Amino acid sequence: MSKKYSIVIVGGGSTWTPGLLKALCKRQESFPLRRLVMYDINAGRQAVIGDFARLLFQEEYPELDFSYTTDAGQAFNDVDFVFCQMRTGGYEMREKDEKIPLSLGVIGQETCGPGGFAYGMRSIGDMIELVENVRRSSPEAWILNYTNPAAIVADALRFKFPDDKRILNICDQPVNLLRSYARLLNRDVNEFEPVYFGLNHFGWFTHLYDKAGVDLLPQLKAIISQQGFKPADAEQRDASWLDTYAVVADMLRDFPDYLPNTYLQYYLYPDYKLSKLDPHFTRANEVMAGREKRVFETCREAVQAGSTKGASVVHNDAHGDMIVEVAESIAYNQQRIFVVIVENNGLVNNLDDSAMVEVAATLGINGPRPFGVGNIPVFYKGMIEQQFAYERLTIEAWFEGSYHKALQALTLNRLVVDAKKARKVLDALIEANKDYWPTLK
Ligand SMILES: NC(=O)c1ccc[n+]([C@@H]2O[C@H](COP(=O)([O-])OP(=O)(O)OC[C@H]3O[C@@H](n4cnc5c(N)ncnc54)[C@H](O)[C@@H]3O)[C@@H](O)[C@H]2O)c1
Ligand SMILES: O=P(O)(O)OC[C@H]1O[C@H](O[C@H]2[C@H](O)[C@@H](O)[C@@H](O)O[C@@H]2CO)[C@H](O)[C@@H](O)[C@@H]1O
Ligand SMILES: [Mn+2]
Repeated sequence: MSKKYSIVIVGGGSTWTPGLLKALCKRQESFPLRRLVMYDINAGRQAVIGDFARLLFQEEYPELDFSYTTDAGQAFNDVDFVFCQMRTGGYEMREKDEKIPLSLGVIGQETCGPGGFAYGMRSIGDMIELVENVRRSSPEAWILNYTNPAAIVADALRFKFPDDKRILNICDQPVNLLRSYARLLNRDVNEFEPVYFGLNHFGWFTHLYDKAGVDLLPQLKAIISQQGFKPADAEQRDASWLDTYAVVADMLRDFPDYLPNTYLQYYLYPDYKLSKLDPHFTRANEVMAGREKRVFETCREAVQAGSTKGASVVHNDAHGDMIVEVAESIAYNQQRIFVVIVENNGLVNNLDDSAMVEVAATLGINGPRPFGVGNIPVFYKGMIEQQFAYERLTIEAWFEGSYHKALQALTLNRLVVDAKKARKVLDALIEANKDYWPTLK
């Protein structure tokens, strides 16, 4: 009988947790669990999802030892995998990350803009504490981290835990793009062997091989140029995400070499994106009124009704599926290909060795074996180096408590650029984040 695994979901009260729970139920044959613990610092929020989980497992996974807790000491004993998706400061702070810069004429953007800077400065401390808590009781556990801004979190964890080879940072956007390509090409996503390089939310697909070794990228670029681009799950997306995907066709027209990550739209067309944003109703408001409300209402209703049957909590399960597939590939040494965030060390030959780059890798029991891409052309190198410098200065600002480095970081962010604007944005963000950030001197 094959081994059964023990996992902890950190951020048990996350809007993404029900989709992940469903993915775990769906894959109980291929990735059997003996124990699942949900851990969160917000008891009330987690209880809603936790009670839903209890009912779901009674119905679909009766032998599973399930519990939820706010006690870190209890959560991390005897764990094989930690799935981590926390949001320090919650949506209340995401709203500020987006609105404060916008009130000063700058796009906030919760991961790659100055909003991501603010969010990163909040996430680093909690993520370090989490790793220390896990390592105290489960030194061998795999920590699979999705917490954003993943680029900044990954760099901070590399710096703090240089010898810990069982922390893996990963984003679901590449797999969402691959699923969307599969739909356009009428292929199965599992047929693809992608080549990708960049930083998190800042990268490009350079090739998309099928199992016969044929590169499908030229055909895909032609289709997108002619027909435009939609996410695989377009029917479930908010209008802002549809617009985001549509901009891929513009990026392809201007920069036809490779297929870009959707997040590059913010860096390449900031004027256009700014014109589409409402300073009084940002993505945080859209999510609070949409996904968050829907997920929590559905969980409460299911518990009241005494059954989860028919509770379509999340429509898109790409995120949950990916998390479980990653764990499975590690657990069973499957060596499947995923796009992951790893230390460069020559993978992108003409970039800093210590940068946390995003590339394709096979994943097995000893972790990722990434594929190098050689030298990248000047345009992409220039874009990446500026973003890398911004991200590196952000973590240095956090570890050193340095206002000077924080100002340098924001000045280098392509959404800010002007140093006087950077200072205004920084000062306003410091004020809003005084309960979360280290003091910057
Ligand atoms: N990497 C990716 O591609 C990807 C994709 C989707 C979501 N995410 C990330 O997943 C996280 C969750 O997103 P969400 O929109 O569901 O947010 P959410 O606010 O709904 O959920 C986050 C949960 O984390 C909890 N939390 C906060 N600080 C914590 C801590 N120190 N320890 C334990 N729990 C803590 C909160 O109480 C909350 O219940 C975010 O960081 C988001 O950016 C990443
Ligand atoms: O604005 P949000 O909270 O809806 O999304 C922010 C996240 O966006 C990306 O995730 C996509 C994900 O790729 C897709 O599977 C689907 O589930 O939608 C998500 C967005 O709704 C991004 O990769 C994440 O890092 C962001 O957290
Ligand atoms: Mn992501």
